[in-house]
Amino acid sequence: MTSPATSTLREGLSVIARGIKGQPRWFSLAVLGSVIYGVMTGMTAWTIGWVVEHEISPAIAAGTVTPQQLWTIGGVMAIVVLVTVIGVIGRRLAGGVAMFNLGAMYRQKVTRQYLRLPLSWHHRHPSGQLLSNANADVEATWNVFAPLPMALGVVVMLAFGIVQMMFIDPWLAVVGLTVFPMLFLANVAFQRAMSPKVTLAQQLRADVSEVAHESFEAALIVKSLGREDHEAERFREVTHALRDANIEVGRTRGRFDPAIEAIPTIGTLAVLFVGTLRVSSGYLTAGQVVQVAYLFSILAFPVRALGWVLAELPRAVVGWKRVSAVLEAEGSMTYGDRSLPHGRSSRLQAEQLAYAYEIESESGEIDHNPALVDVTLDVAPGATVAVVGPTGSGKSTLANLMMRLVDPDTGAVLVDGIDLREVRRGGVSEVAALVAQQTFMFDDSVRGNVTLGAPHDDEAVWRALNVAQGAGFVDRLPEALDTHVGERGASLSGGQRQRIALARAIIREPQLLILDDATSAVDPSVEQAILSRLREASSGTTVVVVAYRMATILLADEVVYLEGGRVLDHGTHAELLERCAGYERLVTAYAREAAERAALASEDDDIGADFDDDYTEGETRRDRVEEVSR
Ligand SMILES: Nc1ncnc2c1ncn2[C@@H]1O[C@H](COP(=O)(O)OP(=O)(O)OP(=O)(O)O)[C@@H](O)[C@H]1O
Repeated sequence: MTSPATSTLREGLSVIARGIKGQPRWFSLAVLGSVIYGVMTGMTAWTIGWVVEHEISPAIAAGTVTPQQLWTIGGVMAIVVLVTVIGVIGRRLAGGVAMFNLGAMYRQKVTRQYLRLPLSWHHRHPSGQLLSNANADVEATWNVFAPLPMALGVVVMLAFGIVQMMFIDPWLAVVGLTVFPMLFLANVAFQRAMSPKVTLAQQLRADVSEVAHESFEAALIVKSLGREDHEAERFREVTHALRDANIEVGRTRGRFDPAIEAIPTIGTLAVLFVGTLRVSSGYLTAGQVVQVAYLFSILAFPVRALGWVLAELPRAVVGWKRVSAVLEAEGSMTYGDRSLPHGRSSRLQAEQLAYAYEIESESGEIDHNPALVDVTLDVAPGATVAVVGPTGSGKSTLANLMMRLVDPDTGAVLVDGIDLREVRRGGVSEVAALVAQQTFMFDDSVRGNVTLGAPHDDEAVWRALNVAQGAGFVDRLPEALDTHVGERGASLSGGQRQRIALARAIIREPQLLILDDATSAVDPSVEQAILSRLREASSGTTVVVVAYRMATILLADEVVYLEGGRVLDHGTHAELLERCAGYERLVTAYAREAAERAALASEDDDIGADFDDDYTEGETRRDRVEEVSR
């Protein structure tokens, strides 16, 4: 059985090997610099011994020093120092580049993988943890590359030093061969003691990031519900736990540091003791003893680099485990090589779909929450279908399945007869677009938010905004299309954001457009205008709209009524109203809400034109319907 420390060492070495493979050139340069430094450190000791022996001692004996002696001493020492400096600069520069390149490379790999992984994987991983994986964990993994070149140089330095000692005197070499292994063992003990403490601190660092992220995300709720103290307390608890863990790491370091620092000094004393005896018995000269004593004193500091590497290893291993968990996550998405037909209306079919969300309990057990059961539907090319159902009935889940953001547990989604799982990567989003319930705005201009970097000209952007009923308000923005919308579109109202998100989908001219409550924050009349313009502008587009308003439902050719994840009925609005009690109850509530809004609007005519078509932030139509139906 291998002990945890041994396996940390083994795993740490494999992390190092991976890093070297990732940055072979810079790493080799850094090691070369370090070897130069190591050799030169030994050379410095040898040179000092040589200078004492051949220049200083004769000068002392003669009682005078010649200019030539001074030039020799100065020149030799200058060359040694210069080459050492070149070694140090090479090691630090190349080592730093290797470390930062690895950080950048793996941050990119992790974030690319986030984009690749299916939504079902994201459902199970909090965003704070993802931030920590891409940031702190990547950093923790590659930090070991800071002391690593130096440590490798130290190995050369030690070998060089021991060989020098052997040439000078076997007894002094014995001192070296006792002291340096002792130093190494002390470092191993240090690493063993540090490993669990560093692991805990790294985990807590991720926890702090998770709690902080959640608190910032929920800032509006926290403030509006007066939960600042509670949130501050939650944050205080994790930060204090991290502080305690870091103090413990420091304490352990503090306990080992004096011992590790003292060992070479004790070595120097031993050299002086043994050396003096050897000089007095005539086996050694004073210069040789000075050379070995100096060797010990200059090795004392760099030898610590071995300890730094060993101390960083547990952190690197923990960081790498967390990073590789992301990189190796498979998710359930596999892709085929088929393309969906272009240039015509798409037919959309769902065949006996079932989907259950996986919920991970605190204890790590996976539970299943069925969201869709045996859902079958067929949307004719160019048709508009409204999906209607109470809260939690599975409408958004169905929308996600139609875009292949998740795969069904059983059954299939087909576009033009092709199972979406057989379509190549990126093939679905070439013909289909989803406008989701929650709109996301990039911290970019309106234009950038509509085109998302695709090469559309301004005319196309305005056309799309026009259909989405957003051209008017964008035109009134200070810099129109060039106006920056701020982080997450903070400078826009909820309805304005939704219209930009709609334009974003429309500009791509999708053959299949899925609107998941995409107009919840705009006024019903604006919503109606959007949907009618959409039908005019893209008559060939097949539209699936998750609908909450009578007016929207009436625009659809067919209605699918979902309840408890099942299709309870489908047909025209009139047919469903006639025969489906649940549907009738729901749409009556919608109608009542619409009437109430109309009454409110007529009472309150003087609300500014720019704002009268939007609900307030955080309030959606559904909140109101729920209130009405209660
Ligand atoms: N990420 C998730 N993890 C676990 N369960 C989920 C998740 N998202 C949704 N669910 C569950 O799946 C079911 C269907 O949710 P879904 O969001 O599809 O319903 P919906 O009809 O769109 O609801 P709403 O009208 O409120 O948006 C609900 O019971 C919900 O609790």
